[in-house]
Amino acid sequence: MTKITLISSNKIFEGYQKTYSHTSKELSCEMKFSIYLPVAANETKMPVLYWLSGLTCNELNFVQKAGAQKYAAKHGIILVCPDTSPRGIEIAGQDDSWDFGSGAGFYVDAIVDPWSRHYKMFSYITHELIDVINNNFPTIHDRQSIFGHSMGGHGAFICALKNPGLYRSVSAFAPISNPINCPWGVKAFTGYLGENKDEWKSWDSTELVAAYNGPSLELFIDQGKEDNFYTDKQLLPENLVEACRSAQFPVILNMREGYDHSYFFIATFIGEHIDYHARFLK
Ligand SMILES: N[C@@H](CCC(=O)N[C@@H](CS)C(=O)NCC(=O)O)C(=O)O
Repeated sequence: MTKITLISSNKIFEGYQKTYSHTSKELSCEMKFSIYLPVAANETKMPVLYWLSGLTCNELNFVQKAGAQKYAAKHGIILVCPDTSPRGIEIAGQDDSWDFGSGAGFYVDAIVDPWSRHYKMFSYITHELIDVINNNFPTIHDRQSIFGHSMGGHGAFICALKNPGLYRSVSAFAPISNPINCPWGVKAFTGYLGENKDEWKSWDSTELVAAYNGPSLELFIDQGKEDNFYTDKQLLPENLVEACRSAQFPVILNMREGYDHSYFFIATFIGEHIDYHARFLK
């Protein structure tokens, strides 16, 4: 069993918000994650909902700002939030910009040196972290879903689309929906995956929906209309919706008047997302 070390524990809505560290084999470094355990987890096994955060975040932004615990407590769902990149390692250039390297792992498995030695966030999230959580907490092993924000919204989509059946449902706030066609994605994919654009396509949800072959899945998206990254064409949700329509892949895109990219937007609609996932997890 993977050894995990408790870092903090705070009571909230009768349950506990905790953070832990553990040694990741996939990432070859020490990683932290946060976990919300509703009070009933003392007596009964529960489904798990994974949250993937966006650029510059670590395991704490979501648990401190989204207000998700209240809804997880109501539904009896364990919430898990990992960090957004490997940490505590030495790679030249990793801290030079906020949209690449530390805090910006993009949930892909890097194949380009020197990133490929540590930056395997896709394998970490979809294999190792699930094992760590299932081996240490009272989870129902085949009941898990995934959601996220921005880089993490897209991360949630690729985790679900590339692993049919692993997650019962998937949703996103302001996802970077078509990374191969926006500046953030081009920068990250060039750095982590190299120049081969066919390789890029296998990590882009707008490309992946047409090839999906698995249990029925729907992409559930919320997007603020006043999100500066949306108006700057970093997010491109319409491209993903168009690809879904062509592939007859179920998708819901809620455009929200006046909301921006921040956790104020996420906190407003987090209850609707957790209600949505609860329908599939029960
Ligand atoms: N650092 C960027 C903003 C990055 C940003 O908006 N990050 C989002 C995810 S893409 C976030 O969740 N930030 C952390 C927070 O709001 O707590 C800037 O200054 O423009």
